[in-house]
Amino acid sequence: MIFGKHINRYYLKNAPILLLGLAALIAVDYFQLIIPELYRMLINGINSGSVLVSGQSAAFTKEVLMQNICLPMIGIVFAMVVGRFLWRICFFGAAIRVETDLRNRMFDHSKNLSQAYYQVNKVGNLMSLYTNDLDTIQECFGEGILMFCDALFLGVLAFLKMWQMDQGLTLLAMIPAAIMLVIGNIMGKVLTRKWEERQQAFSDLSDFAQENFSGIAVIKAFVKELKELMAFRKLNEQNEEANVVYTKFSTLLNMLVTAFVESVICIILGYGGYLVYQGRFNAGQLVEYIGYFSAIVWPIMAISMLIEKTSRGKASLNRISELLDAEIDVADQPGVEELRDAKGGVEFRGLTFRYPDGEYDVLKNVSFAIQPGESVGIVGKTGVGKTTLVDLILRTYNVPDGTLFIDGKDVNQLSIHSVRAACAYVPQDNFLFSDTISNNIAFGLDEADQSEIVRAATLADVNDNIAGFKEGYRTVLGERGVTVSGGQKQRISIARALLKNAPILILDDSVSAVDTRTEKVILQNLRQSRAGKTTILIAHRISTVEQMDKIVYMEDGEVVAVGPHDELYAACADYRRMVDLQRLEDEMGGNGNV
Ligand SMILES: Nc1ncnc2c1ncn2[C@@H]1O[C@H](COP(=O)(O)OP(=O)(O)OP(=O)(O)O)[C@@H](O)[C@H]1O
Repeated sequence: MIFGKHINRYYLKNAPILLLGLAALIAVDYFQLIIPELYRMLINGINSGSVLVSGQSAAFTKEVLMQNICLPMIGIVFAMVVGRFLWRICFFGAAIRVETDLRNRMFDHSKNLSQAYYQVNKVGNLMSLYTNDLDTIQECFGEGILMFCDALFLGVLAFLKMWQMDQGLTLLAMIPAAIMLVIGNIMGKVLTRKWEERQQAFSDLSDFAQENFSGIAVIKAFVKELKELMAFRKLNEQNEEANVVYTKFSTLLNMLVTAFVESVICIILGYGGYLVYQGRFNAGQLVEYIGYFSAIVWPIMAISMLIEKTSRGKASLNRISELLDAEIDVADQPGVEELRDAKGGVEFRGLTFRYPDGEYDVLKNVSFAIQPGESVGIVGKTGVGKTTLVDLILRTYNVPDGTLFIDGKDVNQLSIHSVRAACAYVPQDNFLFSDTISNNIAFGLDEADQSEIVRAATLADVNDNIAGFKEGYRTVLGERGVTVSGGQKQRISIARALLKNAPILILDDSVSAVDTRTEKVILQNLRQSRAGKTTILIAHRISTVEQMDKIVYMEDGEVVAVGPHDELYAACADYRRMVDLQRLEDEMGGNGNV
């Protein structure tokens, strides 16, 4: 049985069904302990020819055998079958519901966590929480309740029966149990640690496998299959080692329990036989006593299994709690208002930004404004902070108060949801879902007409490509959209953002994978379809953005100059140098990327 902040509520929530299961379990335990009495009656009846029926001595006849032993036995067996079925349904059914609910809570929390969390916690590790660790919790919840309650009721009832029959023999038999409990407690702690190590080893293995499958193209291109295989084997061996160590400890615990059971049997046979020899017990009573002890064996085993399961459950719950307790660091401040009817104005006022785990300021004292409806290009060398700048508009990270304004309102005073809803985004890493092209394009809307989807695809100049696919817009893309080319992927992502038709459109290096003609078509379509709406386009090539209303030129985290292309070319020497360099490279046939 496991307890903890994130699991306690389920005991209360499932209380009625758990209580029903508990009643069935107690009934089964009660019936089970009648069986040794029937053994006694049978043996004593055979030995002496008479039996005690309701406290009265009676001759051991066929009728007595049938009515007082066989029929009750059939009734007991039937009641036990029904009872066992009932408690299984109740306990294990509740455990499955706990697992489902916990999984929902985990997913709900996961999607609210910031990107910073996902940079530290890898996908493989997270997936093992959703599979291995949740399985363990489910097992520990259902079987844990069963083992705990069964050990308690059957153990206590059987112990009382044994105690009533002979206190000396029972005390003697219970000495190994006391030793066992102490050892079990110590081993439980060791097992928790070993299970944590085992789960971590499995997570590392999952991480590695997941990353390898995602990066299979790079591995093959660099002919690194063997190196990766060796690294995988090493992790697999570490996983095996952690499993073996855990199994050794859990086997040791089982062996100790078995040793205890065997030693008690020796005591009962030895001392019980001596009692029969002395005439304090008859043969039937000794068999009855052994019957009670047989009944107590399972609770004793259950205690050892409970220790093991609880140890595993605790370790898995610790790992899951780390996820559920992870702070949602990018969250609405109290009393934020909704951004309604966004116009698309964006203003940075002296914004300095450093990543949560960063060691230096990525953006330094950035100040400039984008008027509603303006088209703005952001250019600068690689790594100067262009993506960071647009990520902040989307509130991917927290910004200091009074440094970023949308439609004149401090972004920290607006709900994150409403700010993001006012933006459409084409990220540098064009992620597509394993779904149809139609659904990928329509992702940003709850409902979209096929004609709107086709229009967005046409504006992104990808309609002809899609029409060329056998299944057209119903073509299902593979994981991460691998069945389409890089340029097609980029344009499907642009179509997805265009269909949203948001007041602010952000494109991060989104036409880098298309040829010059396609780039021109897309930019022309953007100008027409986005007229009157704010569009921010990050680019490496000046030719991509030179037609825009305004260009923001960045260097080393700072905004060096802002203005239309001609103005910047005339006024900013660094910008002019960059433009001239790109033109020269174009003339010489280079790609001109800075
Ligand atoms: N999550 C992060 N944590 C810490 N540092 C980061 C993070 N993301 C980016 N950086 C750093 O911030 C700086 C700016 O990165 P950014 O991606 O904004 O540059 P960029 O101008 O968009 O580059 P590119 O043109 O190559 O896309 C880089 O030095 C980068 O290493």
